[in-house]
Amino acid sequence: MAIKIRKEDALGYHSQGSPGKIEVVPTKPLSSQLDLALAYSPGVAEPCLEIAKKKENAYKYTAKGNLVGVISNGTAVLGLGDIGPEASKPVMEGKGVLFKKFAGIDVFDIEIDEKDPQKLIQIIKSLEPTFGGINLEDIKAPECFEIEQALKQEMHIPVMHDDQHGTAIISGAALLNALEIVHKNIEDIRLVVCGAGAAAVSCTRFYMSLGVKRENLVMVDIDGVIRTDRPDLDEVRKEFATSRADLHTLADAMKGADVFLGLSAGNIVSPEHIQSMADNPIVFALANPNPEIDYNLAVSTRDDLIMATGRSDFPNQVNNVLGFPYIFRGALDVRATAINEEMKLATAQAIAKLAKEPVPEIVNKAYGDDQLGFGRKYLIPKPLDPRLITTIAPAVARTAMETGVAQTAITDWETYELELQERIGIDQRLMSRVIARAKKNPKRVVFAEADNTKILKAAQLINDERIGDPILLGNKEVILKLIEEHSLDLSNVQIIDPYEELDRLEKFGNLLYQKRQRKGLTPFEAQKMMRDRTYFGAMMVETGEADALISGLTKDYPKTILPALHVIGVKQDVDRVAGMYIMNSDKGPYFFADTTVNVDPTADQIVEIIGLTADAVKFFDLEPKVAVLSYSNFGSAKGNTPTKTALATAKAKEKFPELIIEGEMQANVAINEAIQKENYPFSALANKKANTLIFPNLSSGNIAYKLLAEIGNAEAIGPVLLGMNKPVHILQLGSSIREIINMVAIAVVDAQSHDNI
Ligand SMILES: NC(=O)C1=CN([C@@H]2O[C@H](COP(=O)(O)OP(=O)(O)OC[C@H]3O[C@@H](n4cnc5c(N)ncnc54)[C@H](OP(=O)(O)O)[C@@H]3O)[C@@H](O)[C@H]2O)C=CC1
Ligand SMILES: CC(=O)C(=O)O
Ligand SMILES: [Mg+2]
Repeated sequence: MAIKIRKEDALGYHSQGSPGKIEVVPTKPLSSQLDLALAYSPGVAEPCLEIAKKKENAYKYTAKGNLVGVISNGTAVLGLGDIGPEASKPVMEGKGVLFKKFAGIDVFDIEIDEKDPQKLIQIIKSLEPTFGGINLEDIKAPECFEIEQALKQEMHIPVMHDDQHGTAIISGAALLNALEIVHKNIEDIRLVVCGAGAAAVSCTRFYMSLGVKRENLVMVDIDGVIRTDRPDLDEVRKEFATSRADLHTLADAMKGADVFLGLSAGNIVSPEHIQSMADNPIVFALANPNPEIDYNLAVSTRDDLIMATGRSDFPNQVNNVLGFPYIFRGALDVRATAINEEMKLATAQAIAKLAKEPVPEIVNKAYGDDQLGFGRKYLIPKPLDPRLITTIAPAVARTAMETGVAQTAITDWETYELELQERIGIDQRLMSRVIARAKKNPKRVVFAEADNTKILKAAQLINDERIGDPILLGNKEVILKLIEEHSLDLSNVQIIDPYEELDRLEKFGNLLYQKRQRKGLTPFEAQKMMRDRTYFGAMMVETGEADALISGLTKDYPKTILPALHVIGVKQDVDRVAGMYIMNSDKGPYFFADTTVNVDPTADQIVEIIGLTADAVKFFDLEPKVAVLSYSNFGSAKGNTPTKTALATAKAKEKFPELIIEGEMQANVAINEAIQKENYPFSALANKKANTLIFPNLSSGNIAYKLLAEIGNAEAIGPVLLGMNKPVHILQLGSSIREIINMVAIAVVDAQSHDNI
């Protein structure tokens, strides 16, 4: 979806609140005299002395190992040219934000007022004590080659000029995939490179390493085609000069070319140039912010064109953002001394391969496009794809190890992948996996409160995205009016008004009477209750007319759960239901139970809650690591709650020997394996942080999840009702559309699991 960026929006974005885009955030507490004494004088002297003894200790006691310097002198800022170091700062801060958001790497952006390459080399070299890596940015050619070369030789931390190598890697991956789509061989293609600067030269060298033939390429600079007979060529340009004396202008070069790579300046390519290219031409117009030819103009010239730009607002963004955060992530994680050719190639191959895998729901949503998939408009993954970190960083780290530039080794790749996911928070991954599973086999979901705008909007999305088949319960007139008012299209969706369904009312009322006649229910009351849409919806699920029920948006939890219990009831070997919340925090997902149903469960009831919750965690493809919570650690305090939770833990361990269960313990101990390793090494969770927290009573569960959601920056998904005989899921009063959709996806997957029962 193309978006239009206005000047005032861009300026407002940068000036509002704190000017700029970044700030420094402490990672240690600093609220007491003790903290101050540890962080600063006298405590700080201790790490200083340790580092003085051995420099490598800087990685242990300072932020160096995760800190990259983004360094520029502002001489080639995007395609804006030599606008100076101050003017380059927004770009460098931007790179810092991308490093942090996409790969959890901290950045100091450093803009240096110096053009002399030798002086720059000395300045940057002297920064080695501060940084774990150096990302050179927007330094113009040819000086950038000399600077990078010298720093690579003289520094012992990875140095990469992003405009050269980041661009080469990403555009190389896009080229490989584009050629595959048009069935052309890289050895045969005719390539025109526009620009002879940092990015153009490095990309061309990389393409040659991928197979492009020297004799098949023509490079063009500001003075036209770089020919061997031109007297003005420096050493770098001579490397690419063509001996074809008939080629002078860009127009000459473009005739019959298969691929155009632009890394020069905006709007210098015309539609005629593109028309003169070979069949199925590939145009990478990568100058920023204005490409060599406008995206829309280019695609209007011919239908067989594959077009890419460096911008975020058009399909096929070929931009080094897809590389540098993850390349440095992998390099830092094995403390690589360099980023070598093999690591670059491994990155390009990993990106090219990832593009052929199905696009996750979260990416479709982020770009408002559910058609994303490998092809002419999707050559490489999108920058907001959360799989990039787990694809590229391991490829880089592994190759660094294989090629002897790693100073530390990763041995447990699965754990490494989890750590990478944690760095960016895996919240969306969890739900996008559930949504993807729902879409594989959508189920009929009946909404008891369809006379509500939020429900209708959620139903629209669920229907459009094929997550499920909504059935809407409520007054038809009211529902149709709301649909019209909000310009929704639910014409293919079934609307049922229970009041009009006399036969069904009678049938459902009789069924309810049969179920509850010995609980004091009369036939008259049963018929009357069926007019309540939660009863009616639950009965549709019970009789197989629907696969799952969603209700509770406008009613208290107990008022919604009761009809479901009366009609559907609990699973055969279960005495009671329980409620679970998925708390998506920036440290990953945690599962909390019971947060909604059982006020003060006994030890045996807690055992049952543990069993139900563990099953639910497995349902999300995760291994449950259960901590039974209290205010004491393994008997450290006395009282009813520690006694009850210790007993529940012992019984649960016996009943579910296959599960990792530990307790009783305090919440911080449960999720901090270091505390456990040090103080309670016998704990089953000593090497495994808990992800499933079982609370001693409803008050503590409810308070914990609400506080975390309000002030802990965690998203609460749920409550997921556990233990029902058929899929019934109850929304929180006033849930958002996103929460409703999440709950429906869970309900659909829950219903899928009932297919096999
Ligand atoms: N999409 C992406 O990921 C990236 C895009 N870029 C973009 O690539 C461009 C170049 O960046 P970079 O290599 O760092 O900068 P440099 O200053 O090192 O190189 C710029 C090059 O463009 C050439 N050039 C300028 N105008 C023309 C013209 N009218 N015709 C032909 N060549 C021209 C210059 O030629 P001469 O040498 O003769 O002056 C020079 O070789 C920028 O627009 C930048 O935004 C860069 C990196 C990544
Ligand atoms: C993307 C980038 O680094 C540039 O345009 O310079
Ligand atoms: Mg750049």
